[in-house]
Amino acid sequence: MIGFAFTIIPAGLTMDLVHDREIKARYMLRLNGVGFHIYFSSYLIMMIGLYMVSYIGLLIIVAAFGVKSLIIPQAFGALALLYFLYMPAAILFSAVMSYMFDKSETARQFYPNLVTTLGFITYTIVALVDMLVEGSDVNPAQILHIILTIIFPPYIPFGLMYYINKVYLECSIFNTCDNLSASDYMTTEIIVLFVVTVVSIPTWYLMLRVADSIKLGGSWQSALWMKSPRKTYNLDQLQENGVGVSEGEDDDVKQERENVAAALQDTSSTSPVLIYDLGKTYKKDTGKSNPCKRNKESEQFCAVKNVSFEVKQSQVFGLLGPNGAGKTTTLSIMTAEESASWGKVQICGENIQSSLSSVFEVMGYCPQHDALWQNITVAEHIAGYAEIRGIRRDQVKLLVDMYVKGLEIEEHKDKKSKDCSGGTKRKLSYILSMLGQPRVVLLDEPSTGMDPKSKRFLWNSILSSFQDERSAILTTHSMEEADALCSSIGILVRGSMRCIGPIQHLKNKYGRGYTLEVKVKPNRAPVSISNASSPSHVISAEKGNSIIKQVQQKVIETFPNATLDEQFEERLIYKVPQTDVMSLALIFEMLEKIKSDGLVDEYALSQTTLEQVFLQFARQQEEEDDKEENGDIVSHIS
Ligand SMILES: Nc1ncnc2c1ncn2[C@@H]1O[C@H](COP(=O)(O)OP(=O)(O)OP(=O)(O)O)[C@@H](O)[C@H]1O
Repeated sequence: MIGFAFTIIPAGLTMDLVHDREIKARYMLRLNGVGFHIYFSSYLIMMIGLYMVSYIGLLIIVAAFGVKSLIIPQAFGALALLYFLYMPAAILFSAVMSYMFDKSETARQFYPNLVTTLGFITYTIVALVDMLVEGSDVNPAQILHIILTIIFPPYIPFGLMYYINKVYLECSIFNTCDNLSASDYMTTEIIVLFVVTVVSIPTWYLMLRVADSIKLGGSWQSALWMKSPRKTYNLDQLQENGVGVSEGEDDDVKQERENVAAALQDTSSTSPVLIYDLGKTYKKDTGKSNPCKRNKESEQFCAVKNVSFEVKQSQVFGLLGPNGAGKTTTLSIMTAEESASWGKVQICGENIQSSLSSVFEVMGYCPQHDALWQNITVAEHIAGYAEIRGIRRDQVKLLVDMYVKGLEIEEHKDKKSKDCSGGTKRKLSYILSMLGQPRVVLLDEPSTGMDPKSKRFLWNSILSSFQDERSAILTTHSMEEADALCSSIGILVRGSMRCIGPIQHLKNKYGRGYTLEVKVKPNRAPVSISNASSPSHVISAEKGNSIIKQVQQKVIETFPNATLDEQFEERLIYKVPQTDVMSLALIFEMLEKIKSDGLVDEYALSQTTLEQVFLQFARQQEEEDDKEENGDIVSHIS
């Protein structure tokens, strides 16, 4: 029972750690400045507190129930001391084991049972082997005991119980001693337990550093303070390797890459964000191959390919694209949640690969999925993160009030996050990303699930927040939102940047200029049933046709390259290229003229919307996906 109790307590830690990673709170905390040591030492303190309560309780039970083999002072002392030393080793071991799980539910179901069962089974095996093969020269139970003590700490509480009892039993049953002294307990097995437990504390600590570093996109070398073999992302090397050159690439995308390369070389550049030829490959789940150009040997799927862009000061840059285009992956690389397969990310002059903590100091992140703790209230979340961000305590309350008022969530302030609506949670995630006024904020679909009024509040907040030297990258599926907030956008399709630039430039370039819709004046004489085929009706229809022809004539004279996109009865819809629209004043003059001449009833001239531009690129992704499914292409980029 005692062995079980001491094995199961640290197992609880595993679930909390897995949960933090599952809801991405671990990444959010790291981004807000909570490093490895602060994060794990706070857990360690909490767990030691819990462990101490159980530890003292169990020692009291052992003493109170007078378990003979354990209340001998030397045995009790050994038990108390070893279980005390075992505490940090067990907690660190559980923390390392937490990296075996991605889902807290799976960890909850399996880990405590697994660890206690294995602890008990290994103890039983050691005891059986010890009893059955006693007397031989080589003691296999002892070897097994040493191995298990080293590699499997949950065995330690069971192992100690067994060997303390063994000393007692040998003494009392076989009368090998009169009075048990401390030296009787100095058996090889018990000494091994003490030595290994002490040595395993730094060992499991290092293992935890390694596991954590690998999970967070780092290397095991950097966790052990060694020089990381991580690619240096030397710009010249990247260019020599032909990175960035894609056939049929858009001119603006090419130009942007060159601009970024120049800005990276320029030490006086003030660009808050420079992304150069970023690439990310994942192992492909399906049997089909989609080999990435840079990784020919393995079957890899390119989630982000050679993406380059620059975000300037006081700019909100829209990173758009259909589902699965690679937007979140790009942001995850910027927050070091994922490691880049190649490329370079520079935030406020700092390279993300080498100066992570400096980058995090200037960055805020509103992730796509709210990284919130279920049982913590809205106000507590804001206050907690504000303090982590180093905001003075006396200002925290003011800040909480300011934000909850500004985003109209005052009545939800004291609600636990699990009781909040999706929109309120998004607002809270947005608030957390803005705390401490970071210079670069990544907003991954911040308005998802918000009602139109809340959206406007959020938009106003975003617009007013990024007018100074601060900048943001926004991903959204709402073109209305992108149009309202972004000064410049880039559209990703299947991981590649397909177009980039100011919104108006893209509308002009990819949109078909303007859409002209005219409703020709109906010119039919009222027709009665009896004279439906009379000459007057024919004349009227001919007259109507001639009016349409006149209107068409006028339109073509004004817009020589316009194309009739649709005609329904008297309604004509033209696509007018940008080049034909030299002066809006002249166009409206012409349209007013044909209206006053009685040729048209009404007209509308509208610009191509961002949505229309986006849909063109979204269609590209659909077509390429279809082609890939049919096996026509194996990679969308040559
Ligand atoms: N950890 C991963 N392992 C394997 N593939 C992944 C992983 N993360 C993302 N992907 C794949 O990479 C591609 C890009 O995903 P990503 O989430 O970046 O797209 P997105 O543009 O953000 O999409 P959405 O608009 O739906 O959020 C997708 O095909 C996705 O399935």
